[in-house]
Parts: sequence; C-alpha cells; structure tokens
Amino acid sequence: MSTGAPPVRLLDPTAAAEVDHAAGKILTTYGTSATSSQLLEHVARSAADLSESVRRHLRPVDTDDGLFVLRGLTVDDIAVGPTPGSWATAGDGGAAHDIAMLLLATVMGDPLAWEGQQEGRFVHNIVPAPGHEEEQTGASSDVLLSPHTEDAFHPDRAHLLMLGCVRNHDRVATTAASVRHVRLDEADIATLTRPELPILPDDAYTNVWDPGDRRAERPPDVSTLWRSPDGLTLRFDPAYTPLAKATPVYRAAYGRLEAELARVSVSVSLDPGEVLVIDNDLVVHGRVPFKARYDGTDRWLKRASVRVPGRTTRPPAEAGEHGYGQAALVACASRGAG
Ligand SMILES: O=C(O)CCC(=O)C(=O)O
Ligand SMILES: [Fe+2]
Repeated sequence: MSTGAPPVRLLDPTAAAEVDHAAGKILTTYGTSATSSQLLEHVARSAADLSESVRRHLRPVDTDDGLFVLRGLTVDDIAVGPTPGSWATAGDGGAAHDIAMLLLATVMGDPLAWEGQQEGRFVHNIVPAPGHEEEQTGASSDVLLSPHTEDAFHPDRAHLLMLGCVRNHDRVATTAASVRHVRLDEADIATLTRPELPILPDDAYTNVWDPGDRRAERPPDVSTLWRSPDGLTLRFDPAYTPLAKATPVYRAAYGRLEAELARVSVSVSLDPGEVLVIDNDLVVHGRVPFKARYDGTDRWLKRASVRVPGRTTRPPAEAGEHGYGQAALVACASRGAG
C-alpha cells in the first residue's frame, strides 16, 4: 500500500472561526443538531453567507486523487465529552461539529440522509460498537473495513462523502484508492462496464426489503466501471457483491481491479478537526483494523453525504433502479432553501 500524502486545503484561523461561529449560532437557536426542515433551511441561509475564502476551500475535488483533507477546524477534546458507545447513544454529542459538517456539505451541494440509517440523521456518528467488531460497517474495529463505494447499492448514493474527525488518539487510518490511478487494460474496463452483478444493501440499514420480499427478487445488475464525460468512475463493494455468480472472465477482471485498487491505496490518519472529503465516484474508502477501547476515548468520526446537482458521472441506466425500497432524504440546500 502506498502512503502518498493527500492534498491538504488549509482554512486560515479567520475562515475556521467563521464556520465555528455560524455553527454555534445555529446550535444555540435549536439546542440540537437533530435535523428538522427549519434547521436545514437555517443551515442553507448561513452557508450562503460564508465568505469566498471558505467557499474556495470547498471547490470540487480537483486532482486524480479524488479527495482532499480540509484542515484548520479545531476540536476541544475535553468539551466534546466522551466518545459515545454506539451511534444509537450518541444523541447530541459533538452537535456543534454536526452543524459545521452540514454547513460545509451545503457549500458543496445538497446534504443527503437515509430513512433507514442512524434514524435519518444527516450527520452520522462513526464509532466502534461492542458486538459489531467484525462487521463490514463503520461500527466495526477488529477487521479491515474493505474498500468500498459508500452506499454502493443505491442509485441515489452520495457524490461526495465527508469524514470529520472528532477524536483519533491511536491515529487509525482511513484508506482511499482512486480509480483514476489504476492501470487496467481496455478489455478489463469493457468487461467491468457491462452490468453483470448486483450490489446488495449493507448491514448498516434497518428497513430495506428483506431477501424474502418479492420486490427484492430481481436485484438490478450494475456497472462496476463507467467512462463518464469526466473520466473513469466506479461503483464497487465486494463485500456485498455476489461474485460467485459471475462468469470467470468477469471475476478475473474484478480481481485485477481489486488488486490495482490495493496497489494505489493511500492511508489517511485524520487528526481532530480535519475533514476528509472523498469523491464517491472516483475513490473507494475503507479503514484499517484497530483495537476498540470502549472507555470513552475511542476513535470518533462524523460522516456526512452530499449530492452534487447536475453531475453526469454515472450510467443513465441507474436511474431505473429500485434502491431496495430505501429512501434518500435530500436537503435541497444548494438551490437556496428558505
Ligand atoms: O472509519 C473510517 O475511517 C471509514 C468508515 C466508513 O467506511 C464510513 O464511515 O463510511
Ligand atoms: Fe464507508
């Protein structure tokens, strides 16, 4: 695995204070980061008022790395309180950071949430949880979280994924691999562009159709790779892809893509206050294994998802997919709600 340094965008103290101040005002008004339409409208208005300097730092991902680290925000390790024992008990822990994430998300596009994930909240808490150590979800720890496209099963998945660090004493790394750095021959790209396998919903969802549901009988086959007008993009989640059903040719090409992604993968150990912004069409992300502490000092990330209106990075056929009954909730902030 390569450890090439990711592009860093540094907010100066004035720009960082501006984001903190706007988030603090919203938190004082609502007393919670739980999202209501009023709070989202307030976030949209405040985001529209952020300075040119903040906006410049949040311009689209502009290198083939497909990501950047926003640095300059800070976290008070004492004031933020102990790391919650699971997302379900996180409540308003680190609520000011939730709102800061929403403000940043809103500058970049429309924040996105899911009815069936973390009770529809727009900012998720990613913390290790007892009993989930070996899952392929954000709550695991003991196992490698293998590289994946976020919410790969769904046609309305995020264009951008944001991971904001609240605490990471053990400097546990997120991994990221860009499809724009892989070397594959044209035949493999053509094979992996052909829809041959579905991607099934991951274990973090509570209310998708169960496998017995008649509507789930025909999971749509999807393209793993796609040549968009912008360049090559991918949709990849081997842990939830029934590879055993593929032809040997497809399996071999998929294996070569997986090996290339491992070759170009970089490790990003986030420090408190840093926000990793990942282009979910270019980059698959994961996390190295670690030992959870379960003592209130565990690693704690905030996660937000963003849709960018007008993007043309995906196969048109995706628009007809059912998404397994999972509804995306989109705050249409970038179009100036309120
Ligand atoms: O824990 C991490 O660094 C990434 C976890 C992850 O895949 C996610 O939150 O979507
Ligand atoms: Fe993820």
